[in-house]
Amino acid sequence: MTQEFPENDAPRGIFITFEGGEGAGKTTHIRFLSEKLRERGREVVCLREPGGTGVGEELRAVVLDPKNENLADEAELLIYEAARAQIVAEVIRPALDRGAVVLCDRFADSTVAYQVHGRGLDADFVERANAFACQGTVPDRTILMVTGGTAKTGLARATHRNGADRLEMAGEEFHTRVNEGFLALARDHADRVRVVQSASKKSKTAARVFRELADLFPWMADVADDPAFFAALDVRRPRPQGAGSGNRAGGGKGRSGGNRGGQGGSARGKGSGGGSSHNGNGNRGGSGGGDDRAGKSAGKERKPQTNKPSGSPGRASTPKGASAHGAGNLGSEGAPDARAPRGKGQGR
Ligand SMILES: Nc1ncnc2c1ncn2[C@@H]1O[C@H](COP(=O)(O)OP(=O)(O)OP(=O)(O)O)[C@@H](O)[C@H]1O
Ligand SMILES: Cc1cn([C@H]2C[C@H](O)[C@@H](COP(=O)(O)O)O2)c(=O)[nH]c1=O
Repeated sequence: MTQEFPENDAPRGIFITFEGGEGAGKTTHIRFLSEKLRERGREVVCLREPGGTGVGEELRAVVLDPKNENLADEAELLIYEAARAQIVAEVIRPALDRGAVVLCDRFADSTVAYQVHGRGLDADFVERANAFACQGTVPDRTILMVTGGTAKTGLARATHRNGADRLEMAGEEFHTRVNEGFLALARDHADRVRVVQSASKKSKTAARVFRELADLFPWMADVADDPAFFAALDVRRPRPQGAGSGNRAGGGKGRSGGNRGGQGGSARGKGSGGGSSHNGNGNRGGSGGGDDRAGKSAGKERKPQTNKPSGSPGRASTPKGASAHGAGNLGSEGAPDARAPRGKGQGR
């Protein structure tokens, strides 16, 4: 006999993942979405994968570091799965249990696209490994961002500021297979995975994202047709002086960790390095902060750090490896990097 619960009896979080090839626009739109959800009172946890926990950010630094060019494909897979098992147990499930919206920059679909379609690993084995790491945690919705051009388009977007990490250096053919793998996933899981073009203005892309989430958050249907709601996304922010590109030497996208929660974290860079504000677990809670470019990898400095739990998916601000603990969550309110918490709100 099935036990029934009154509708509002148990907290019910919402788990949304953003997927796509390099430079597809995931971080940008996680940040914006997290800000708008927080403005409506939701707890938002922004995370990135690999990362989002202290262990995960350290693993990120290893797997993205161009120095580890001899890493076996099998070892690469297990690193991603280890980071995933940790973030699911340490951050995602607890956040969903308390009713938060969890926005994660990449999740298990990336492993299918990169390690199965890109590297050629066995699809059934990867599926089982994903299931083991996720322990039944499946996204309610996945936004697959696509640039529409060749793989070069996204790679250029992803690397023009901070150079390339180990995965970005894998070659155009590899990334073409990855992009095709994502599209195959969208065809196979059409209910969950929604394709959003990110080739045009960010404001238009964001409106498309909101439309694809409107069944989960009914208020988004109302704002999706209002260009003014998204206009801030098209305002160019000046680049900080001295920002340049370069190879990510020590590790690329990944360093840091921590959840980017909180307001304001700045992190940048995909790399390691811990981000700025960490919540206890490394989540960056808080609102606001962070720009989206924290470095992704060690070396690279870019995206705001995030533990990717709060506002934006996080790339920690800390340098890739460094993170203090846990980071990886892109904070909570506001900041792109941190993805953080949110509370209750309308709609879900
Ligand atoms: N419509 C768009 N939506 C999002 N980003 C865009 C768009 N058009 C151009 N961009 C630019 O693309 C670049 C990559 O965006 P972003 O860092 O959000 O992508 P990403 O998918 O998180 O990248 P990565 O694979 O490196 O994590 C940024 O410089 C962003 O300003
Ligand atoms: C989760 C996951 C990620 N990857 C790759 C995809 C990217 O090249 C990097 C992550 O860095 P980004 O800042 O999100 O671009 O790792 C992968 O190959 N497999 C995975 O499971």
